[in-house]
Amino acid sequence: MTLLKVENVVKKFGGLRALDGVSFELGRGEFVAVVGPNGSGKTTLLNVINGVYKPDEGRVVFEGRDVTDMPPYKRARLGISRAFQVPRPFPELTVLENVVVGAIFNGGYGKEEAVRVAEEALRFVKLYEKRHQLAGKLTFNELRLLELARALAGRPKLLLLDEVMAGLTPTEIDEMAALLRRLSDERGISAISMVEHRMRAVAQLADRVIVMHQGRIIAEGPPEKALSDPRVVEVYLGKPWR
Ligand SMILES: Nc1ncnc2c1ncn2[C@@H]1O[C@H](COP(=O)(O)OP(=O)(O)OP(=O)(O)O)[C@@H](O)[C@H]1O
Repeated sequence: MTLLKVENVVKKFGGLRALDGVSFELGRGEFVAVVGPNGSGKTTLLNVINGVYKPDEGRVVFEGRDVTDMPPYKRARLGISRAFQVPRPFPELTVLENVVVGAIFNGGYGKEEAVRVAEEALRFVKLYEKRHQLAGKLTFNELRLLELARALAGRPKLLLLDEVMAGLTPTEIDEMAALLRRLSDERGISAISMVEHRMRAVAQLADRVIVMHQGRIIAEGPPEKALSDPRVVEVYLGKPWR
């Protein structure tokens, strides 16, 4: 069943068409990786989906409802959630308290329920043992996991993930990729993730890969098929695919 429809979206910055007629659909529980060279429009696409940018043309439809003119906080209430590349926790609060805040403000839970949901989210990302530590004391990788747990506690139906792999070690990247896979397999949450680091290895875990170039989708499909498309090979030619 379709969760999200992006229809013919154009987003211009001055004379530049950062998105130049982008259309795709996302099913419930589907995990899509968006790849493409720097400046191809990946971040702009996520910003149009969560409402940071209003497109100049085209529509964004979520669960059959046109959300093109809806601001980000209202889209968050409908279940469109964003986890950022650079996590911004409250360093003076504990790990658990940080996630509880997410559950109360984005998930709309009461306090007791929020604690239960937050603990469950922390178990899911394997940060439960550190729940009483101050967030300011976490490592970079743990902060990423905390950011994910915060997003999860907001009851998302669709998670938009900026480059969550940047700055992680290869082992941490593999663990994060496996975690994203579990989001859809175990939670039925759809995810759209930008992937740049270890692109091939990570994109292969996705249900579908969307390849962007100069504001357009140049290939789309199962990972192996999309990544071996001749246009994609050309775009990435001369670059190491890892
Ligand atoms: N706020 C803005 N104002 C002007 N130009 C912008 C703005 N945001 C993005 N752009 C331009 O739009 C194009 C697409 O940028 P975008 O950030 O979406 O690409 P990207 O694929 O996410 O690349 P990167 O991985 O480098 O962030 C680029 O040419 C970029 O310079």
